[in-house]
Amino acid sequence: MRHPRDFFKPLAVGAPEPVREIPVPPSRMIHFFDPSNEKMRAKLPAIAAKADIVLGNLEDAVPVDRKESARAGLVEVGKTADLGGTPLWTRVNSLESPWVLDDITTLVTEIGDQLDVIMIPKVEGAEDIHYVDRLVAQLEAKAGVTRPILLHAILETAQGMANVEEIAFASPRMQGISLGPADLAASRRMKTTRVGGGHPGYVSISDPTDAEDLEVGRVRAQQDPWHYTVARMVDACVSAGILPFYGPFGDIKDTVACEAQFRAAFILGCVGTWSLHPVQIDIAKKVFSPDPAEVAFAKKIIESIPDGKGVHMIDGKMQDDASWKQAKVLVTLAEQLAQDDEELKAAYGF
Ligand SMILES: CC(=O)SCCNC(=O)CCNC(=O)[C@H](O)C(C)(C)COP(=O)(O)OP(=O)(O)OC[C@H]1O[C@@H](n2cnc3c(N)ncnc32)[C@H](O)[C@@H]1OP(=O)(O)O
Ligand SMILES: CC(=O)C(=O)O
Ligand SMILES: [Mg+2]
Repeated sequence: MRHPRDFFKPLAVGAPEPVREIPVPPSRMIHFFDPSNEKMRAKLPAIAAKADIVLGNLEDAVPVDRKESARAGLVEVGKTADLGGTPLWTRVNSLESPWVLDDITTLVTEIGDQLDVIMIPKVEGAEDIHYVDRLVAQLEAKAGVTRPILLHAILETAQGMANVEEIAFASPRMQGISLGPADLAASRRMKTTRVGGGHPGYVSISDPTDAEDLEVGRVRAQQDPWHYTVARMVDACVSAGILPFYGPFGDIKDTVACEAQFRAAFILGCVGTWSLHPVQIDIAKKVFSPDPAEVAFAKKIIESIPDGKGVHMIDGKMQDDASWKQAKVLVTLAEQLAQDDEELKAAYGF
């Protein structure tokens, strides 16, 4: 483990100083695109105008025979596309793959100043982050990159899950962690073919209303199989001062279930999610921007308790120092999002 006094020292001579605070711009969705797809590249400026973050994906979902053209396509995006200030991220291939060394080397040296975050798939422990941390520092120094590129881990193996806290704390470059429900399900031997979301078999059941007939009057309710994972990931991230994200929702047509899964993650503390298709950008924007009615009540709490102390009754509900802090979380997020969004500003009454 690095000495606390050395934690913020660059890992290579000439590399930029690590950041002390993780920046928190609007991060409601990380929009995935395939940089080997010319049509998607052409549409990217229009997508970037709607999305909080755009990410050129080089890993799973990009066929093996297009790995190199995806990498080249992302370099072209970094050099030429006008993204209007929307952060550009990438997901590189996994650390054991034959492509990742060229992914990181090419991207940092060719478009290092345009790239905000590198997402690392299948991270299993702090050692994976340490490897990328040093490599990126060496490449930043070589290329003269002026601000440090941050790292984001995907939590998608049982081993990674067991080590989530040490991953979150592994480096000052760590920006956040996303849930990877597809690979994680496979790694855990969960019995589902879905990419994120619930499963009709994962239910809880009410008691029977007739002792003789066990079928009578029983209500089944689907549970969220990601609850434990997301909650633990949120705690690991918040304790390390980094940002937790839900991940993909693969049933693109089921916009209703997508919204429900995103909302569960938002309520548990995630700052954002992934969008795999343009339709999911709007869902994420709606879900990860707090509800105006809740913001109005939170504002009422803050206005009614200027010093944030003591016990108060507001609209029949007890409020105290702790619930004042809850209100502050919602109002601070609403204020931040309203800064660049006139519609939200009006909805929140700022
Ligand atoms: C488990 C994981 O690792 S998840 C992360 C990896 N997966 C991904 O990154 C998938 C990204 N998404 C995609 O590849 C696509 O959205 C798919 C394959 C899921 C669906 O694609 P399609 O069947 O073409 O969707 P659809 O027909 O609705 O597309 C409508 C339009 O939106 C475009 N579009 C679809 N997805 C995207 C996207 N992610 N970004 C930008 N444009 C997109 C299509 O090119 C199409 O454009 P057109 O009207 O000009 O022809
Ligand atoms: C997100 C991802 O890579 C997965 O679910 O496997
Ligand atoms: Mg995966």
